[in-house]
Amino acid sequence: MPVEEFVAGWISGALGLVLGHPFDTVKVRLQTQTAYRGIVDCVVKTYRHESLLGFFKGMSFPIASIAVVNSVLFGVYSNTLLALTATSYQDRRAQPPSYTQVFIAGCTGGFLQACCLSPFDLVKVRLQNQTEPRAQLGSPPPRYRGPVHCVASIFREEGPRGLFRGAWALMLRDTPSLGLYFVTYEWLCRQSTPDGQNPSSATVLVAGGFAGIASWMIATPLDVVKSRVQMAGLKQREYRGVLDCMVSSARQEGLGVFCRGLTINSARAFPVNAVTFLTYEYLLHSWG
Ligand SMILES: C[N+](C)(C)CCCC[C@H](N)C(=O)O
Repeated sequence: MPVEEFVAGWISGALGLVLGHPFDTVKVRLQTQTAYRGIVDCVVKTYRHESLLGFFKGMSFPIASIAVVNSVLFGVYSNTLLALTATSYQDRRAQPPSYTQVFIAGCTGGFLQACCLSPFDLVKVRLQNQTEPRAQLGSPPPRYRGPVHCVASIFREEGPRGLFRGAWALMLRDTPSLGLYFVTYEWLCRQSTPDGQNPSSATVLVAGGFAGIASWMIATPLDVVKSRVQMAGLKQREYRGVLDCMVSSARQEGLGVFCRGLTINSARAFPVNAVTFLTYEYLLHSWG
């Protein structure tokens, strides 16, 4: 099994992640809290109360976990294509796989990455939602002191299964949307590249960026549900499951609730995924 794809997936994911984390914090807050009027209001308030550091809350775990998560996504994607088409990364431009094969490989990668991502994502969301400024004398300490303390507290208060809260919603969010992610990327690359040739860097950047946007567009409704189910263990509000969360969110706040975070997700998705794909292609090309 070729391992380069796993390593390239890790490095490219880490670069994309740091770039996108501030957008991600604003998104999570907009989706789960009612204190903000919109993106600008959330950015201003976060900056005023918590300084620039506020935007980077909850980043250490994703950085550590991206090694697993993005390498599983890209590694499984590429190895599934290898199993389906018997072509390795190097021959794929000459003998391109069909879009159905790309979709199946993307869904497989998406499903397995969601399994790995779930507990890390939960900790990220819980930490991002702590709006207290950095520890100050006299102010009450935040509930979680850091990622490790957060894991230990969830384990103690909500049991080992508590660490997988939101896992179903995450799998539903990521399986089809990552299938679409790779199909969009491949389609855009093929549109602007002569047959059999490698796409230019500019093409990879644009195709990667739009693949990210397309995939986040269809993922956002389930992203809202996922974030809410993940926060539910903390708040009084307990949902019976994914469907219950969908129905009660829609009843209370209208269907518009499923679009929360759409603008910011798309704004974040372009640079993050442009950089991810460019780094991935570049690394594999130079090792090839
Ligand atoms: C499937 N879903 C849309 C959730 C993510 C797709 C893109 C993955 C990328 N690491 C990113 O964070 O943008």
